[in-house]
Amino acid sequence: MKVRFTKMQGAGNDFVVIDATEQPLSLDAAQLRRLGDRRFGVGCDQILVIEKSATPGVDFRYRIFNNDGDEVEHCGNGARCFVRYVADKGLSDKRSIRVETVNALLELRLREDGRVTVDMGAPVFELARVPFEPVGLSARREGSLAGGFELWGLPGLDCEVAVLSMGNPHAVQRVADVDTAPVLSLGPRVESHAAFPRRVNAGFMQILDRSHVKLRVFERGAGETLACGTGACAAVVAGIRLGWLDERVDVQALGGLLTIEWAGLSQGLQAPVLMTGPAERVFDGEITL
Ligand SMILES: N[C@H](CCC[C@H](N)C(=O)O)C(=O)O
Repeated sequence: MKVRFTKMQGAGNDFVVIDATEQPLSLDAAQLRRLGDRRFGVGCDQILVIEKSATPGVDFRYRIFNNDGDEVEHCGNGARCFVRYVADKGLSDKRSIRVETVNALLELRLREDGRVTVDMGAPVFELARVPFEPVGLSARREGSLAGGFELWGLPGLDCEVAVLSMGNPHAVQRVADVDTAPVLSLGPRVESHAAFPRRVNAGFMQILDRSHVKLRVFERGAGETLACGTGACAAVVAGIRLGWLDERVDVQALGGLLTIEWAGLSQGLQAPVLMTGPAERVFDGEITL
């Protein structure tokens, strides 16, 4: 099967984008892993498949697959690249696009300066919806917003994590220096910890001041990436709830800068998270799967 694709990246988090709006496409896990393979395939962190939406008032549906072949709920950098793709390919002339994923409805807006702002929806703190099963785990609360936020000790791992969902699961820990943080050794152990029945994205955040952080993320199903959009959202929301950050934060990832805004302090926990950042096309290609 010949598959045409566009390679894209957002702050170094890279994607194979496939337009399935004209003809449905079904890829099995082996084909998805081949697309993601940096030696035997194209190479990417995630594969994005764009489909027409059957829902009235919704422009598109887009499906997200980690390069291990698993389908996931949300991808922040991918959402920005999706908007850029739709605009560049002329799939829509709207400046604001409504798109549904497997479990969310997003409003995506293309800015004049070429960066893309995505309304990522409200964070989810209910542990069962992350999902997170803290059986036998202990927590301590920090911060004042809505009574503070739990930091959970993970037995066997020398870390305390803030747990929340941006549609996909995140465990964020504060570190003194991201450059020396044990991302590659501790990250996979957090990712597959038994308390996370669907695994988890493991974030490592260094706080520079109340509006600037550095972040590395060991992503569920993809390993460490150069940037993680939902991870940046989760880290900033956790930092605000824990009293460490203000409502607008620049997040320096290995691959670029993301700006995250969350009015949780002034508008309450249901405020949506806004993420702004780059989204660029790298090349078009075709592969036989
Ligand atoms: N690895 C993530 C999906 C991609 C998220 C990331 N690339 C982003 O930009 O949000 C997960 O399994 O939930």
